Amino acid sequence: MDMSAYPLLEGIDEPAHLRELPQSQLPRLTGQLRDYLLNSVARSGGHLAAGLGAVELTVALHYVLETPFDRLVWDVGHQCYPHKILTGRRQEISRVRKIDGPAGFPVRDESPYDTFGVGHSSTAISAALGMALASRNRNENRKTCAVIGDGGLTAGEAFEALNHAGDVRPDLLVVLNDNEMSISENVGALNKTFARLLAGGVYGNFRAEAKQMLEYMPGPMREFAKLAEEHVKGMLIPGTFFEELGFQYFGPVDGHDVDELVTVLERLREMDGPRILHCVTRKGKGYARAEANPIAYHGVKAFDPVAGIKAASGTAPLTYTDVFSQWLCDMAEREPRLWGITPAMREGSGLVAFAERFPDRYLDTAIAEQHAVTMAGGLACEGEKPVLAIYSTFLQRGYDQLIHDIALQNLPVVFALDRAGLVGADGATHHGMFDFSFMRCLPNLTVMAPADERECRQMLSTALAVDGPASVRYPRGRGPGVAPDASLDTLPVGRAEVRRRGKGVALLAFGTMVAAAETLGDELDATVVNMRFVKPLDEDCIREMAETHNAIITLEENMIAGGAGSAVIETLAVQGLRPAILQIGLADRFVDHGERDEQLELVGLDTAGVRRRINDWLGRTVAPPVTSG
Ligand SMILES: Cc1ncc(C[n+]2csc(CCOP(=O)(O)OP(=O)(O)O)c2C)c(N)n1
Ligand SMILES: CC(=O)[C@@H](O)[C@H](O)COP(=O)(O)O
Ligand SMILES: [Mg+2]
Repeated sequence: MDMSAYPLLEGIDEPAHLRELPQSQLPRLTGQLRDYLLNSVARSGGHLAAGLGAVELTVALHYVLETPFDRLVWDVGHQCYPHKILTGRRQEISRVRKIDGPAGFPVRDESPYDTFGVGHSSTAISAALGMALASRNRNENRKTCAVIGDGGLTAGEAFEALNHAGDVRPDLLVVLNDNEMSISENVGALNKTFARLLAGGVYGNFRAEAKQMLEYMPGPMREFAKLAEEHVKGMLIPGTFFEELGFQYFGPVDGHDVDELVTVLERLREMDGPRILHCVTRKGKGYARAEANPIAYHGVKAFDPVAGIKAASGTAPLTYTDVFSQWLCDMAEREPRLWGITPAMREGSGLVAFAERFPDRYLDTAIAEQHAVTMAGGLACEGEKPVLAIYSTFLQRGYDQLIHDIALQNLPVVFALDRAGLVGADGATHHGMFDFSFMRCLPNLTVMAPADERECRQMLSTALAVDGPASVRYPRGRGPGVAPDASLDTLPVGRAEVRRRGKGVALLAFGTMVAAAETLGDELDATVVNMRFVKPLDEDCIREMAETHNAIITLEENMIAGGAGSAVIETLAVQGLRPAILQIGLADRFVDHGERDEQLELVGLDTAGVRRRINDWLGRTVAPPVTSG
């Protein structure tokens, strides 16, 4: 990018350079940083609105803290682009989330300024607490600061960390970046309380009371409170909630006034113990289109900043999320006990239409996957039909709930697992690489993976009909383009579909890998089976394949370890069969960001890669069993 428009920013290759600037220059710098961020993300795509809203905070924090000696920990990390720009990655940010560019989230290996790897929300206070305790133990005298959004604060882990920090009382500053937004509007009682306070009514009363309360505060705290009040133009209110948790509460302050932020942070830096600074910001700040529609600008593809992002055309091919979305509404028409549940992912999970049409049966739990799973269990106990729409990666957070609350009690909850397999730009934190493995080992579960869109709809209907917990996992984006019909028919449970009869080799493919198996089946004259069910497996089909073929090859977009291929091997072992078998899937390593196609190629799960692997293995005709990642 031409840097002539960004003279101040150009001089900052690390935060030490920022700290050399006089404070009076900071408003100019934030203007340049915001503009640079907007133009860069407009070219690259990525998370935008959260970063725009965190520009002043980022500048003020790096200005006041001695980073990286002082620890700055971001929650979720989607707001970290300004931080990356100020910490030596200004040029690289134009390739953010590309295969050869920096990650879209903080990554420890990428920079010493990225103190904690993240992508899933609500971890920052816990991680920062650990760092602050380590520092205290070693008398290092460093400052530790966690920055968490109002969305991130809705998760149990954040509350757990506050509760613990208020007890062990380390030198820990928590900055609450409150923009009243999660990806969609933030929800929850605490959020409503904040919103009420900030809207004026109740807050006005608190202000008067707060002034009286100042008189009763202990000396040093009163002095600080008065100073803070001066600098934030009289906006001090008692944060009873946080104070009950053992935190000193300061704010709310204007999170876009960099001068005020620096002044308040400088004083907070001098203090000790757990303390929280409540900053009010606007998601998308400084770019009118994003301010007006922060949901659309949360994460964007490359776009023209003058024209804004284009609305998706009504004729675009269906994604799997669209298929789920339509099925949910159609099924809700027929089934009055059906509920649609999302842990804060209404847009991404395809629940917008359902929320509009069936508001009384729509539940957004906020970022509370554990609670969402257990609450779905409660609904199921009462004969309701809960459908939990959740990204595969985020269900990981509700795993004990899945086992203890759902599987153990055999409760009929439908898990619509979106973003299964490799997800592309979000990278290692967000891939849905593990769900076959972690779901198939649970008694009572039915585990399905569609080969195409039509089958996805059929499987969702099947999942609702099963008398127990059932999951359907589908990938980000589009499938092969097999349009679903309007029916709500089900599939026979535990039955695979033989798509092609061939000789010698049988390709047993799960979900997204069926397409590659069909192509290769034609080339090799192999039998191709769309397995459909990871659990219960079609044992008869597997036996027949083993008895009538020289070799079996399983294909899945999941870890080989404990995945669907492993399930096939276990079944064969029980049947006393030991055919030559090759497992194709994800090897024992994490996969970085990039395009989904690039990632599939990298891990050898694109058609060419699978072809190479199979030919190589068949050429060597090694003794069974063989695992190949
Ligand atoms: C455990 C988990 N669940 C869901 C998400 C998806 N997610 C990413 S950002 C976000 C909203 C975060 O809101 P907030 O912390 O207030 O940050 P803001 O975008 O408003 O700055 C959500 C739900 C996630 N990253 N991690
Ligand atoms: C930061 C985060 O967790 C989400 O914003 C995520 O990036 C959304 O992913 P999708 O774009 O696949 O909905
Ligand atoms: Mg927010």
